[in-house]
Amino acid sequence: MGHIPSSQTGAGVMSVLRTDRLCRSFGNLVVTRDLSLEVQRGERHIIIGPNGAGKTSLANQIGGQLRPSSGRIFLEDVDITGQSPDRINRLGIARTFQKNNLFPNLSILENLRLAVQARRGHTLNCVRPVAHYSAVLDRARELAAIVHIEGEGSRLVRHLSYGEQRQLEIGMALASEPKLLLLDEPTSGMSPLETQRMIELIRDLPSDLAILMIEHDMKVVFSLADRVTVLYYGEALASGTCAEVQASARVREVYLGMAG
Ligand SMILES: Nc1ncnc2c1ncn2[C@@H]1O[C@H](COP(=O)(O)OP(=O)(O)OP(=O)(O)O)[C@@H](O)[C@H]1O
Repeated sequence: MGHIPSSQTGAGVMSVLRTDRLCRSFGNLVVTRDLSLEVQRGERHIIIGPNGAGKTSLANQIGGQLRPSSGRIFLEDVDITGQSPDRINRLGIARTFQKNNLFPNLSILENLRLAVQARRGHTLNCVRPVAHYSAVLDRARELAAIVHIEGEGSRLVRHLSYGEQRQLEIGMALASEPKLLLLDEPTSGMSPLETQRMIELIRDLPSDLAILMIEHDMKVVFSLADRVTVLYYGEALASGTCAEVQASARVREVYLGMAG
């Protein structure tokens, strides 16, 4: 691929996620072609590409929903290739989907509390259950603040706007204390105001969290990306900062239609 060097990927920087020559086909259709990419600690890495480029297939391989045909995927130094979604989540990758995973008849805080408890349940300290419960609730409140819905904890999820529900979904994903957050089009279907709120939320997420995100909206990409990888027919056409990718002649030719 046209790999554009960046200061983000200097020697000695430990990548949180790394794919090594990843390939996936459906019959004769190659949807991931020899794809090697990295996401560093704290990096906001955004995948763009036209419809059918293979973005969701890539996310599905990283999240464990789709098994690669060949190649490897590493989370830090652990080979997670072909592991189940549940195991990959426990190892440190949290994912939000475009479908809703919330409990509509429970409040914001109850949803977050359940998500935190699901993570911590197996380490429940039977001697001090009250302290445990209050620590869970504290973390649920912190998560509500992280996704910008603090102060509204008692609202039922079914009364939240679409944008607020998607904010809460990110809080639910963060409850698993991930090393990498995988976001599939977090602003799809949102109004301009909701999109702006989501940009601010993602920008304010903990600075050491690695984020790999699929996005179509170039305003979102330019607002957030430390690194952009352009997928085209399953192949990484270019990878670099927004400015570097915009300046790539190949990207302008085949994706942005801006040649000349
Ligand atoms: N389970 C499947 N079986 C066969 N073909 C599939 C399957 N899943 C995806 N494809 C095909 O693989 C190609 C890549 O699809 P994918 O959804 O990964 O692309 P995408 O970049 O996410 O597209 P979009 O932006 O439209 O969501 C498409 O041609 C799609 O039709």
